Amino acid sequence: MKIIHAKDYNDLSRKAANIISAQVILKPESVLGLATGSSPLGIYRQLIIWYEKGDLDFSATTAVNLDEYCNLPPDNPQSYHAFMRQNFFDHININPARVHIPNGMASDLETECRRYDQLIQSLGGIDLQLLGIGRNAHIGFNEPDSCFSKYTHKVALSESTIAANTRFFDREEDVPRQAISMGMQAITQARKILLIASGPDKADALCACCFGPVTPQVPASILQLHQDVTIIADEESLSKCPSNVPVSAAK
Ligand SMILES: N[C@@H]1[C@@H](O)[C@H](O)[C@@H](COP(=O)(O)O)O[C@@H]1O
Repeated sequence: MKIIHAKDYNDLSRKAANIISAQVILKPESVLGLATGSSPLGIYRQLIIWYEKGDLDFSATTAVNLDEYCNLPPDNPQSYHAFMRQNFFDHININPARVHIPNGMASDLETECRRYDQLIQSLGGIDLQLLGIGRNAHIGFNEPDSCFSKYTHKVALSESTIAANTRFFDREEDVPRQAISMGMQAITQARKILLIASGPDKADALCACCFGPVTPQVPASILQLHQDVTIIADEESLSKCPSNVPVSAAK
């Protein structure tokens, strides 16, 4: 794991957007694994600026998103479909046929999960996977559990995730209780992984992710086993990590 310290959220967003830009410039037909949440918003804003300047071209790029709530239609503003359109896809020249997000409205969610894994396989896997991290160290919606979930699956969201995501909804009872999430196989088979963390709320999760045991109780800890993980984190989210660990020296 390589840990890059960012001064603040803007610095984090620029550094992370730089890695995604390099990926798209070097390999325009990249398969990007994308994430929702507030953490990647600055990255998407920066990528849009560079796209508008003519420095980036997404016309050959494919996007596969990590997750989606169940039972929220794609036109519901709180759905991850709407989030991605509003914050990124509507502002760049990605081909809508190359945008993939799990269908949380599918009548048969098991079939939808199998379809999503097959789709990722058929694309040749993910070149660069962008990840945020939940306060309980979830990635995508892979919640703490007794075992890692290998495949795309239906998830019962944990109380802490529901509480954390309440800020995006009018009322707590409006937060969906279930979601579809990409599993650990597709995530960890990504050729490169970029995880971003910002703010004091993520400090415990980030420390456990990088320095604790690899355990499904800390889903992000599985990234310790991957050979090409870059973490870009601000000072607040790094505040619980051992202070004598130099940049790029996590185990
Ligand atoms: N499913 C998403 C995750 O992909 C995201 O990483 C997490 C953290 O979100 P935020 O960046 O808003 O803290 O929230 C949600 O649960």
